[in-house]
Amino acid sequence: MGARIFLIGFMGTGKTTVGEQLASALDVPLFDSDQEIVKREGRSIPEIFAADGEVHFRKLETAMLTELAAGGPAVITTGGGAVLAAENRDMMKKSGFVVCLTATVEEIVRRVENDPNRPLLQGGDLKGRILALQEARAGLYEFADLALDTTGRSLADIVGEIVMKLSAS
Ligand SMILES: Nc1ncnc2c1ncn2[C@@H]1O[C@H](COP(=O)(O)OP(=O)(O)OP(=O)(O)O)[C@@H](O)[C@H]1O
Ligand SMILES: O=C(O)C1=C[C@@H](O)[C@@H](O)[C@H](O)C1
Ligand SMILES: [Mg+2]
Repeated sequence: MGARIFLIGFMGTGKTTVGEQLASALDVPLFDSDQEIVKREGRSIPEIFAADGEVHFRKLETAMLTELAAGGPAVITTGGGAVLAAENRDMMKKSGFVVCLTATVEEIVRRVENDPNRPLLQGGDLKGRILALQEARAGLYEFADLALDTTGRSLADIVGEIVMKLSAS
């Protein structure tokens, strides 16, 4: 495995969780864009959104992805909104193999409902917020080389399928 692997997908589809096990299965480093931004900024994502707004967060995200895309072989897990900028989509497509994780909206609700760390999903009507954001992002995840539904599937199963598809690519 000589390239970078990017995991993209809506919030709660399991990018960070799957990425950890995929990196370990492939024996390459893992970089989670959200976590790298939090480390560098010394503050949480909700704090960044509250103090500086989403537009500023998107600039930090593009800068982080640019660095990671220029680095060595790795699994790079992205934030759910990393696909919003065409610049980010082009960069990921050019510099690695892109895997898109999906899940049904009901499954996403179950996975994220008690987590306060996603500012775009706070404030009530969780399912409505998810559906509205998904509509606003329709088509933006489709540049992936591989798409995989994670609903009702174990991590081992998902990671196994990605490893198999990568070796066939
Ligand atoms: N295949 C799965 N089955 C059941 N639960 C899962 C699965 N994958 C992830 N989860 C759970 O769903 C929650 C969200 O997962 P995770 O944080 O990996 O999503 P994400 O795609 O990285 O979200 P974000 O875009 O917000 O960073 C976590 O609690 C995780 O344990
Ligand atoms: O989908 C999104 O816009 C986001 C997803 C998270 O991973 C974080 O990057 C942040 O909460 C924004
Ligand atoms: Mg994540």
